[in-house]
Amino acid sequence: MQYPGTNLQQVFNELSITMITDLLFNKIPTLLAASLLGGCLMIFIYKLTWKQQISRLGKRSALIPASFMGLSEVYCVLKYAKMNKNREFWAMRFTELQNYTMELEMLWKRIIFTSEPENIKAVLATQFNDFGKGEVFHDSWHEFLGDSIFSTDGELWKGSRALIRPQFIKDRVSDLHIFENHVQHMISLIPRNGETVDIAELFFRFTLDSATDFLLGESVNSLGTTGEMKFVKAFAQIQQYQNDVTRLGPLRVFMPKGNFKENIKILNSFVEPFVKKTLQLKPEELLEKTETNYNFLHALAGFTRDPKVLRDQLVAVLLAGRDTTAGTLSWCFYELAKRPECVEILRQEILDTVGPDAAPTYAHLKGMKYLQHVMDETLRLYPAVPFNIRVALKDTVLPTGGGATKLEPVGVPAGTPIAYSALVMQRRKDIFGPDADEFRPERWRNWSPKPWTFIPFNGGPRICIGQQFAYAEMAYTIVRLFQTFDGVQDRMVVPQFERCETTISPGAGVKIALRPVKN
Ligand code: HEM
Repeated sequence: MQYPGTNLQQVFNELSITMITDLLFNKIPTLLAASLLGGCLMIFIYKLTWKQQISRLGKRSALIPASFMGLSEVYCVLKYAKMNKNREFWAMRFTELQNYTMELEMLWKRIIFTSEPENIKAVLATQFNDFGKGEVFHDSWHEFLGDSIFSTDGELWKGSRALIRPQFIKDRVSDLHIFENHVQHMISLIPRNGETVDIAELFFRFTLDSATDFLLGESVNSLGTTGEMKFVKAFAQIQQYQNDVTRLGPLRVFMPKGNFKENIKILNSFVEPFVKKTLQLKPEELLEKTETNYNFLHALAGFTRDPKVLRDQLVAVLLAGRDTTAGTLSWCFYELAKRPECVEILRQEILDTVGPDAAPTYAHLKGMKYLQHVMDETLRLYPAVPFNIRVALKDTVLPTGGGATKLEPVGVPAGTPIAYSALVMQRRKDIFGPDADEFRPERWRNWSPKPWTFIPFNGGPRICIGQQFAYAEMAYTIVRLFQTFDGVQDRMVVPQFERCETTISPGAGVKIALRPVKN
């Protein structure tokens, strides 16, 4: 006997099977094909529009040949980045195209790459108002950097710059005692018996300790801690994530967030208690503390009581000031270990100027020419921010690199990202000569680079605020180290490589042995 319900059930079953089959084999493919076609059509129309816009404004630069709507090139970028060969990749493309300005069409976007001094100067200085960090950068870095000096443009940026600038005036920068304790702590950890040490690891800890001391009035004392600190690990992972996001461009939406949110929580729970404690102080208490025992947070809180502003600026300056100096010091010792004759000249200058054990003054540091050449040569070969990006805020041009002559202005419609590389430019043989890849501090003796060919601190209105602070910190550290040690031995056993995140650091560490001075 058959129940009417069973029939109905069967009908339903068959119906849903028919529907699913229809959906799977007819509707979904049709829908997919339609959206793909629609997407391609939109990209085609979009491209046509901006191609017209470009030709109204100027010429095109060298086009990077790429298939699958530019995705083949994204694959190459990621492949070379994974092999830590970002510089080589850019240099290879510039050479292939015989133009230091080139462009890629990717999906509906056009991205320009340049290592041409004239164009970099336009982006950073002469056409400053035409370019900025842009909304995409601001939004994709917002959870990390908020509305800080690093991630904003226009009035917001101006406000941040005005707030932070006074903290880096000469009087403050020349106050070197903030480095002394941390340098001595680091020196005490260096073996005296010829054992190998990874000096890069020590430099990263040292700059973290002095940066947190300067910014918060309390050092995290990473030099006194064994193993990796939770906050340090989170900070590094956040930077890596943010960097990948920038590299992926419009494909960033597909990037998994991993433990990014968790890391942001760790970072905030490190910084926020300091902000809270500072805001509990009355304005007169703050003023007194700033005068007697300066720290950046107290000084800033004298201008704003907004906890979010304080948090954002602190994180930005920590990012700007820590890895940059640590990376530069690391590369400096990596190169010095291969040039004992440079160490000898440098040490002699230190002994002649400061003596064997006195603490160097600001005037001492400024007076040592060879020391300055060593730091500049390091920054030429390894500019701390190797790759950078700006976006056109309005329709504009780049002054050169376009058309058949490669000298005509390049049309740049609003919204076009411009990636530029100080690293690639500062290794150009046509600018720095056939020995451009070599570490030769002597080259600076009777020579100075042409304007806009040496820009480790950027240039124009957004030039690094911490430049003098960074030189003072690095010079102080180098002097103190060479008063204690008189020789550096290269102990690298694996090949070195350039790890390029936001900053450039020696990926294999810097394994050396330091020879203590005999008393
Ligand atoms: C070797 C050391 C350093 C190098 C090579 C360096 C380089 C740079 C570069 C290239 C920029 C421009 C980034 C951009 O606009 O996209 C920059 C910005 C900045 N740097 Fe440095 N930096 C160093 C150390 C420091 C230190 C020690 C501090 C502070 C303690 C600092 C604070 C800043 C700030 C606040 C900005 C943002 C400026 C703005 O956007 O107006 N930097 N730095």
